[in-house]
Amino acid sequence: MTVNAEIHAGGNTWRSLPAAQQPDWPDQEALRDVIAELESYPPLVFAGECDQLRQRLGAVARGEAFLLQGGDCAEAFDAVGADQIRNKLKTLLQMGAVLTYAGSVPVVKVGRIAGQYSKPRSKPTETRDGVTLPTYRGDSVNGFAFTPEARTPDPQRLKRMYQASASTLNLVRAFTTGGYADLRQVHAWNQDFVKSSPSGQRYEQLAREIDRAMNFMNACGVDPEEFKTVEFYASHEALVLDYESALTRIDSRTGHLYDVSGHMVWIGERTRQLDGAHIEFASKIRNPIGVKLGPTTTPEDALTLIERLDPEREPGRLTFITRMGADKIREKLPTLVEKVTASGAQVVWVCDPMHGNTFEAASGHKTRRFDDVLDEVKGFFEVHKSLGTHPGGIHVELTGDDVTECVGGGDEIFVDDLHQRYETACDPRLNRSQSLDLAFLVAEMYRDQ
Ligand SMILES: O=C[C@H](O)[C@H](O)COP(=O)(O)O
Ligand SMILES: C=C(OP(=O)(O)O)C(=O)O
Ligand SMILES: [Mn+2]
Repeated sequence: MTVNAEIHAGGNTWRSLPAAQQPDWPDQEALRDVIAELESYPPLVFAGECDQLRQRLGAVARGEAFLLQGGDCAEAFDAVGADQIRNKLKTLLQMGAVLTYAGSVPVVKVGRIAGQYSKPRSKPTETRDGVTLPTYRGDSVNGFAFTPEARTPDPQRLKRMYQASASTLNLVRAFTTGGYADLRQVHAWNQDFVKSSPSGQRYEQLAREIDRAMNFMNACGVDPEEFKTVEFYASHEALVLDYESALTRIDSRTGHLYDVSGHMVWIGERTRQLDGAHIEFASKIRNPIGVKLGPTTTPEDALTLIERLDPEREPGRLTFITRMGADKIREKLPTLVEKVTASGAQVVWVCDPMHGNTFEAASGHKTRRFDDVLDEVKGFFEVHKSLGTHPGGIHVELTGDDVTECVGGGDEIFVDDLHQRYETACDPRLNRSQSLDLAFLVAEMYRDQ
């Protein structure tokens, strides 16, 4: 067996199992050519970086750090521009700074970025004015435009996904290591937000305290170089397995398989079948793995996932991202956390307050209420407080732009505003100001904890 064949044998065991939510590629030969080409491309991330993130998440699992994971529901090829990427990063870094101060623990920052191009959908087709076409499954698969040409899955898009991920990651690396993300700069942006946001006054005290802490560190002579760079990781849903396995490689240091398309990958609520291809694929790679858990998850499901994905019980290997809905979290989460904790596993518990709170407005826009998002996070903190476990982090869909996709927030967006700047290709994202609102409010919760 050639080295290459060996690599892909290990990362291909999922092929004999049912794989949910895979594109219906019309031309299998074209797909095979694309896979072969992707297999020859260089890695987007290094195995050592994935290990480092696993260690950082280990600290989260032990209660010594907090995870902030966020970004678009669906990245788009035509949004791979410097401004959009910078705004997203800026928002995440600002949120990270507020949470770091409030929690007095390191915040592990992970973007839904540089690879979040594939979407699972509730329905295989969409009908408009009597015309039925395949549903949009993310830019890696088909186009958003409602035409037969755009909606036909095209495997060439997988190569564009790789290129878009590479350009995004390149810019993210430049921003986070080149001085742009300097903590003093991030703090100045937060001061600006507090001054200019209608709800800013609420956060004045916290911002003042952070300012004093910054001055204190300065006065102590902390080396300003320490503030200049920031650790930032990339994650996405490992959905299209032909792409993920083509980017799976053996690490020359250890002989283990890594999916080098991103530092962390997660398996979605719709593809986490215990005997399915996605869990099999995830079980073979050494990256930190996330699994989304919706309200139908049983404690037995959670325990079997641990058995399959984290048999060594390694803190940081497995992150459970719960997405129950604000009305269900207080009822559903406690038993899961209790049973998992009793089993001795140390997983990271993260709250995705987005996916259980989506509804369709009368205008036809898919939206979410800021208050529901906040209430789910509140419920998440309450449950962990009552069980004495660690609320490990939040996972949010957001953008750094001033879009109008979710309703509510300090700078309130009303249902009637949704049409103004509704730009998402899939789910509604918190805009820049709603994201910062959320960070300040979660910071207060974390402090109370
Ligand atoms: O992002 C998550 C899912 O892809 C999305 O919520 C599915 O949306 P749909 O119900 O419109 O298909
Ligand atoms: C598809 C997603 O979520 P879930 O799998 O939780 O529905 C998502 O995170 O965009
Ligand atoms: Mn989504």
